[in-house]
Amino acid sequence: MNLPIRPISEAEWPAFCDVLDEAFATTFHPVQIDRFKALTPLERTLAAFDGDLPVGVTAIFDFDMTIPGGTLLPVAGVTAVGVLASHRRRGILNGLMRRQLRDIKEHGESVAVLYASEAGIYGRFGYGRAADNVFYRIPKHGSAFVANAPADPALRLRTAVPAAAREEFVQVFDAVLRTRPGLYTRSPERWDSLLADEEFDRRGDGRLRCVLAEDDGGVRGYALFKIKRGFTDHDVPEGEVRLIELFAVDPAAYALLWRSVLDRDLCASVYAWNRPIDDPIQHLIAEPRHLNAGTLDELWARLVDLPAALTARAYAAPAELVIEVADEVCPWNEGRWRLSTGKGTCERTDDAPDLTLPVQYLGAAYFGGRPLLPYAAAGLVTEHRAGALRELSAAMAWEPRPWAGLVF
Ligand SMILES: CC(=O)SCCNC(=O)CCNC(=O)[C@H](O)C(C)(C)COP(=O)(O)OP(=O)(O)OC[C@H]1O[C@@H](n2cnc3c(N)ncnc32)[C@H](O)[C@@H]1OP(=O)(O)O
Repeated sequence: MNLPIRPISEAEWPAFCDVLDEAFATTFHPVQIDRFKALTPLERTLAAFDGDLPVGVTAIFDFDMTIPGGTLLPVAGVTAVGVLASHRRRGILNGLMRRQLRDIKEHGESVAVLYASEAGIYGRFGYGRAADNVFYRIPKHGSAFVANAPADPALRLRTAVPAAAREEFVQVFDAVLRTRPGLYTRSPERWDSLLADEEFDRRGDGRLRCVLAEDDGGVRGYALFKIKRGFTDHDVPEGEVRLIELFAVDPAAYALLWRSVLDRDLCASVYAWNRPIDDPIQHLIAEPRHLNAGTLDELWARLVDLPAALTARAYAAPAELVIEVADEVCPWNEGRWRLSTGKGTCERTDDAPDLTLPVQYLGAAYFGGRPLLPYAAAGLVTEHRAGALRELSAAMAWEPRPWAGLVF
């Protein structure tokens, strides 16, 4: 791939979007394009040009993401990756990814993250599957809670127009932001995008709705959802609540909000498609088989500056070991690193390694949600000292499990 790669100019924005429109086989509404533009720093875009024409593109959103220990770390949110069908499988993605990772390093972020359209694409570029999500379809008839589910008589529900309740959403979200690795800061433009509710975007699910849980002291949680209306041939209601997000600052508010969406009149089920893997609802439903749960990969993570990333996070258990890292895409990460969680250091060393592994497994474990022993069982990690992988895996594990919660 010998095509030049550079950030796009303002004038090239429409052509940049045309590549995405074509690559994702979608038809963007002009309003969606404007919303996306408001989120995208042009100087952090990249395009590969065939003559004057962008044929492969990508961009970065800047945000801070919670890492184990509750620190907010600046990360590069990689997005909008697309290559024209006419130019596919000629190495354009490869060129874009390598250039982008060098740019991220220069920009000073130690970690890059993304949501993948297909799970097979990004491992080769050093991204590891860092978080999984759960999806449920919970029938109302199977949604009874366990007898000891929390309840607080001081709580009440309030229906509101989402746009009018925005400040309350922000208040709740900011209160939970640092409690789970993977959650990331939301700019006003990202809230605009989440709360956008244009007719063309509804896909038969009706308008955006919300319910808030509050007491005399203020808001304690919210659920954002749509409702797909429906009736059987015999006029039995079978509408479905499509849960977009639900956050609460305490368990009683969380339980009440779930009850509110599960008990919705004229609805027979709740479909929730992006929930954390350790979502507490799994323990509130008395018959958990009725969750009809499935899992998918969620966040992918890549260590761009390995020592900076590994010293930024907290660890759940002590680890003192030499990790030999293979990283052909970011060669500055290659070699042996002595990680000392006790001293809070990660330094280059010539000492004999305890482990040898590819960088993507460190990315997978970085947010605390990926045990490392299965990689050894799969023959993908080499342990030179017995017990070293268990030591690293225990140190990197974290609860609650990571989840970014909002596709970017
Ligand atoms: C974060 C995001 O935005 S995710 C969105 C990703 N974009 C899409 O899914 C849109 C549709 N797809 C596309 O635009 C393109 O097919 C892309 C971007 C996925 C790939 O672009 P290409 O320029 O064809 O990839 P390129 O030729 O550089 O391939 C690099 C490597 O990735 C592999 N690869 C490419 N696409 C895929 C895929 N979909 N699944 C698995 N492997 C893939 C290639 O085989 C090649 O492997 P190799 O290095 O072992 O030979």
